Amino acid sequence: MSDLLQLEGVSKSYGAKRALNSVSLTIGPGKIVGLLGSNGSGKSTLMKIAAGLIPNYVGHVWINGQPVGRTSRSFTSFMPDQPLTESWMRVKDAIAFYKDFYADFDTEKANDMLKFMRLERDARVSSLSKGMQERLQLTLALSRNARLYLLDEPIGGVDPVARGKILDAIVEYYDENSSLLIATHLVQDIERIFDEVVFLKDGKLVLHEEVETIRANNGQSVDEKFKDVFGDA
Ligand SMILES: Nc1ncnc2c1ncn2[C@@H]1O[C@H](COP(=O)(O)OP(=O)(O)OP(=O)(O)O)[C@@H](O)[C@H]1O
Repeated sequence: MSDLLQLEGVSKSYGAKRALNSVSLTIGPGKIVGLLGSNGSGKSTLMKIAAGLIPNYVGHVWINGQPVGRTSRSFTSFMPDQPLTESWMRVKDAIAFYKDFYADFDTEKANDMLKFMRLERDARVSSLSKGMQERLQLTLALSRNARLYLLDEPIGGVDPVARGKILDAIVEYYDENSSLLIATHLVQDIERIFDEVVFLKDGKLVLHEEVETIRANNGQSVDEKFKDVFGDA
C-alpha cells in the first residue's frame, strides 16, 4: 500500500457532539496537504486520531499501511496546538528530551533549524513569546525523520512578516518522501505551499482536491474557494 495516510469511515463523538462524521480520505507520499475548516469543524480531532492520541473512534485509520497505534506513532510526528514542552526547560533541554524520546530525532537538523528560527539554546521555554514557542514546537516536530508530519495550526502566533520565512523552513526541512498535513485558518498565508487541500465542515469532508485543479478549473485561489464553501464563517 503506497498511501501514507488512509482514513475509512472515521467518526468521533464527544458526548452528544459529533466532531467527525464518517470521514474517508487518502493522502499519498510526498504531499503537503492543507486541512482547512472553520472553528470546531473537527481538524484537531482528525489530527489527534491520526497521531494515535484518541483511541476510541469509529472507523479505520492506517499510516503507511499500519493501523494507528504504537508502531505508527514511531513514524508519525505531531505538532499539537498546545506546547508539549515543560516550562522549566531551556530550549536545549527540549531538544535533549525529544532526542531521548524519539529514535528518529535528528540532532543535526534540530541545531540547524534552531539557527534558522533564531532560537537561543539557553533560552527558557517559559520566557518565549507565543510565536517563538511555535518556532520551537515546529523545530522539534520537523527534526524527526518521520513519514507523516501532522502540524496543528503551526504559525497562528507568528507575526505576518515572519510567516513566509517559517513556511520556507517547513518546505526546506521536511523530508520529501514523507507527507505533511497542516491544519490552519490562515489559508491565504499558507496556501502557496499546499499540493492538496481537504475541507472539513461540521465534521464532514466536503472537498479533497489538488490545488492545481482548483486553480485551473475554477480560476480560484484556495482562499477564494474556501470563502465560497464556508461563507464568512
Ligand atoms: N475533549 C473534547 N470534549 C468535548 N468536545 C470536544 C472536545 N474536543 C473537541 N470537542 C468538540 O468537537 C468539535 C470539533 O473540535 P476540534 O477541536 O476537532 O475542531 P477544530 O476544527 O480543530 O477547531 P479549531 O479550529 O477551533 O481549533 C467542536 O465542536 C469541539 O467543541
